Amino acid sequence: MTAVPDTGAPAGHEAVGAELARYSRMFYERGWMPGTSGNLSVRLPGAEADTALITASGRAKGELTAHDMVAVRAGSGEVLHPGPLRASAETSIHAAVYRTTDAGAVIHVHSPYATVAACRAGAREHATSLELTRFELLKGLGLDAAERTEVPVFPNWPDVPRIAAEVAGHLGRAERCPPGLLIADHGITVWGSDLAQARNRLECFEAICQLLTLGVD
Ligand SMILES: CSCCC(=O)C(=O)COP(=O)(O)O
Ligand SMILES: [Zn+2]
Repeated sequence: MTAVPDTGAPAGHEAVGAELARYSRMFYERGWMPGTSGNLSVRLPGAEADTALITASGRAKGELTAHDMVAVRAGSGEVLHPGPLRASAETSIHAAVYRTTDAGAVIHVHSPYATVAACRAGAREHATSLELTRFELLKGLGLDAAERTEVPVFPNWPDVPRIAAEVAGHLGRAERCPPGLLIADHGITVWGSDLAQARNRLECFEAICQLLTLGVD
């Protein structure tokens, strides 16, 4: 795989990078990725599925282009073509999800209602969870509406790899996980087979968190 000069993105995958930039702009316009917040990644198709493209760190997320992406090893987050762009500071969390699930895409945003839920969950020192049941919207997460599920909430450790290790430990142990997690006082991370499924699931999580914020439980 050849890297495009001056970026860490592999040549031939501008379309994948452009798709990431399009999603990033969409979430920015919704107010779910204000400023430079949030990060997105997707596995490359076919034989290159061990590689993921992830948004570069610290960039205005409403203004990304196809060239603001960094190629990393999906399961470890190792940068494949070191260059001027830094991979997202939260790459290790994406890698933890890729390592322990069948995700093809991971989305992390600071959407308002999920962030309220993440702030209220009180996971300052220890992981906790947000119990969900009854909502029809659970079907949008691939769960039964009658099912009881627990969305894990992890402390927002300043050392991001520590968050990633806790995420990997949890997802590796848990039997039937919802496709998302909260980070206390921070935001939400959701995954799916591709960006479209991850976005649909994120919209359902956000709508559920809105109901909870409005006092429905
Ligand atoms: C300005 S938000 C602080 C960092 C963060 O939480 C985030 O989602 C963006 O980090 P990145 O390194 O991916 O730009
Ligand atoms: Zn964040």
